[in-house]
Amino acid sequence: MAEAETKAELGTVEQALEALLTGVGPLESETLALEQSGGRVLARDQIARLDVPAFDNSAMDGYALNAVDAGQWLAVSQRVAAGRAPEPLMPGTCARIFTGAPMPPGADCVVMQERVERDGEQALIPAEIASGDSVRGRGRDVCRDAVLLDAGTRLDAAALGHLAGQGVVEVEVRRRPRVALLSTGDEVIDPGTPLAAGQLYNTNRPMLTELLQRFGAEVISRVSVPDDFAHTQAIIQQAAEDADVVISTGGVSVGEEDHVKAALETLGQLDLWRLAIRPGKPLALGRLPKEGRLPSSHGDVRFIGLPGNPVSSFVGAWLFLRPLMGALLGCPALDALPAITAKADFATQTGPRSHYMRVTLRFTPDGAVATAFADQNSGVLSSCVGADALAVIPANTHVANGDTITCLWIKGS
Ligand SMILES: Nc1nc2c(c(=O)[nH]1)N[C@H]1C(S)=C(S)[C@@H](COP(=O)(O)OP(=O)(O)OC[C@H]3O[C@@H](n4cnc5c(N)ncnc54)[C@H](O)[C@@H]3O)O[C@H]1N2
Ligand code: MOO
Repeated sequence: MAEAETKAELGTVEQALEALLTGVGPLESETLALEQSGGRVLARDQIARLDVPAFDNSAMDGYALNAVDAGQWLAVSQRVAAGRAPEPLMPGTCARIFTGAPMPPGADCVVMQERVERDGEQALIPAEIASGDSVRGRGRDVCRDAVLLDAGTRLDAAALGHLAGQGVVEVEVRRRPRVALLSTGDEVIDPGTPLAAGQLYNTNRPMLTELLQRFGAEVISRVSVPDDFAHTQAIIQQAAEDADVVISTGGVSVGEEDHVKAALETLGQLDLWRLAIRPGKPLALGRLPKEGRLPSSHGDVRFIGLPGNPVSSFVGAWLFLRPLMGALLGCPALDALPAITAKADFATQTGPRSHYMRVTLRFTPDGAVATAFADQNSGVLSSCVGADALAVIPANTHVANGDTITCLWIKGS
């Protein structure tokens, strides 16, 4: 065991990302109705075709006038409601106006009604008002022909609203990466059946399905794989036919029941196996040909064998599945997790592998403080529930209470 733990023979996260992402580019695009495109990634720059607002309009319920006429009683010469076209303003008068209504030509400011004294058809306008006050100018938010949203933007609520503001009804987005999710292990069964001796429920499957969807993927198949070589090989081969990415959990270590790596080597190629990280050491990366395609050609199916321990799968998903989906979606925001500097309120000592510790973060006036879950074993999934971040402790490092550490933010990522 000791020799297997030496850093020299284990890959780094950087090497793994390079092996995983080299040659991976964005998938094709598809056109979707705006209502269906939440969470999807824009395939091309979206150019504004309208100024927003499209016309100068009032920011207040009140009176529109020309600022040179402020500080006196003015006749109220017209009434402009939102959605109506105004008349040009008669010189030396003001217009009753409401929020969002177009400014009458000739008026250049609005005074809110609380500051105005009204007497019949006359209004006393205060002197302290300047040109432009309470007017939302045409194109203040968006100028026509400008880039409204960049290609690669993930469509969140505000982006959808921004597109709707342009009258957009359909958008061109990246097709979602199709993922086949395989669960190895004879001992792993689905919830719904009572547990027999030695069995446990499949926790990785729903956890990874949720994470993959969050990373923009579509999980197209979820298959349980018995612990024998022939089944493992056949199921991986079948999965590769319909998927862009095949992900397995378990069966990648050195045990006699661990068949994933050997099956991958016969079907395609193994690019990298075993990383100097904790948890997640026996991670396997490779690629599989689709029928009629060579493994090295563009478009081969990526394979990620995550270790079976639930925490290893969880951490591996954040470190590798997320950027892979980002590359397939052409979405830079999914590339690297946001890094936050925090003070550790724990002490630890790492061995030859860098440790991705699950922590919660508290934000204080003096900066962020990271608290580690007490049991960091890779089988203890409660250490991931409610985790805000993964604290990255480099190999062979002592961290004392109060030391500054780097944490990768996962909560909202
Ligand atoms: N002799 C050695 N043994 C192990 C080594 C090693 O270097 N030498 N590495 C250990 C490390 S580190 C890890 S991580 C695990 C990973 O092994 P596998 O990927 O082969 O995973 P399994 O053995 O199939 O399962 C490990 C563990 O996780 C449970 N499991 C599996 N799938 C699921 C699932 N879908 N839901 C919930 N739990 C699951 C499984 O029952 C095992 O308890 O290997 C170490 N061993
Ligand atoms: O590399 Mo393993 O995931 O520590 O138990």
